[in-house]
Amino acid sequence: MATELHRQVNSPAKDLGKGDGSGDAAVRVRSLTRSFDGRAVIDNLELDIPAGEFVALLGRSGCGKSTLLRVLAGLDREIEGEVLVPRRKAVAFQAPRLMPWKRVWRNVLLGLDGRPGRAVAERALKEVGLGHRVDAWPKTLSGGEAQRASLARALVREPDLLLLDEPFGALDALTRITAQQLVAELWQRRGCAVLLVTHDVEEALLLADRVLVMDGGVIAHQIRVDRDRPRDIADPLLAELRTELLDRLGVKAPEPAAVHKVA
Ligand SMILES: Nc1ncnc2c1ncn2[C@@H]1O[C@H](COP(=O)(O)OP(=O)(O)OP(=O)(O)O)[C@@H](O)[C@H]1O
Repeated sequence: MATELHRQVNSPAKDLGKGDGSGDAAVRVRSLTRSFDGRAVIDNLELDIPAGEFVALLGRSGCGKSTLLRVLAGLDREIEGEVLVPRRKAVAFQAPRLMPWKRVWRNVLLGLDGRPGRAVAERALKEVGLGHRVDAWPKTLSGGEAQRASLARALVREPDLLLLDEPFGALDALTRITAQQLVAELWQRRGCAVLLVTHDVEEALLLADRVLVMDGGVIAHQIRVDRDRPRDIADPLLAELRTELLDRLGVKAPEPAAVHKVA
C-alpha cells in the first residue's frame, strides 16, 4: 500500500512525505468546500477512509456525490480545504468512456506512464473476464463488457484507491449482479480501498463495509455493515439498515406486503 499521498489545498498538488500523520489512510479530507457560482455544493466536509476499506456513498440526486468523487480523483482542483489521497488511484464512471478508434487493449493502457506492453492489458482483461475480447473494437462490446473494459483500465493502474461513480447504473439487472460480484472479488483480491457512488441502497449494503449518506454538503450519516460476504439481502440486519438508510434519504420504505390467507 502506498503511503505517499497527494495534498490539494486550493493550490497545485503537493506531495507529502512520511511523518505527515496520515497513517494507513486511503483518503483524508479536511474542511473541503467546493462551490459553483457562489453556492457551496460541498461545505466543510470531513472524510476518512482507511486503507482497504470498501465505502459506498449514497445521497439524493444533485447532493454533490460526483463532485466529491471528481475532487478525490484529482479531476477538480478548484477547492478549499485539504484532500489527501494515494498517488495510485483510478476512477471508473457510469459511461465506460472507451475511445472508439482504439482496440480494447489499447483503451486499457490509455494514459498509462512508461509504455506498458500489451501483456499488461491482457492480464487485466483476463482478470475481469474479457480475455477473449482483447482485440475487439469498443463498438462491438455489450454494455456489461464495456464496463468490464473500463474496470480493467482502472486495474492496470494498480490503485490503492478505486473510485467508482455509479459503474453499474446503465446495466440491466442480471449484468448488474455479475458486475457487482466482479467488483467484490476484485476488491478482495486487490485489497485496495473503494469509494462507490451509487443510488442503490441494496447494492451499497451488499458490497460495502461502511455506507455514507451525503446531505447538505457533508457526510450527514453513516452506518457500518458488520456482515461477512457474500451477503444476503434478505438478512434481517440488512433489511433494518436498508430502512434506516432510506429514511435518511427521505424515502419511506414500503410496508411488507400483506399476507392473504387462502382458505
Ligand atoms: N461544473 C459545474 N458547474 C456548475 N454546477 C455544477 C457543476 N458540477 C456540478 N454542479 C452542480 O453541483 C451539484 C452537485 O452535482 P453532482 O453531480 O455532484 O451531484 P450528484 O449527487 O452526483 O447527483 P446525481 O446523483 O444526480 O448524479 C448540482 O447542483 C450540479 O448542478
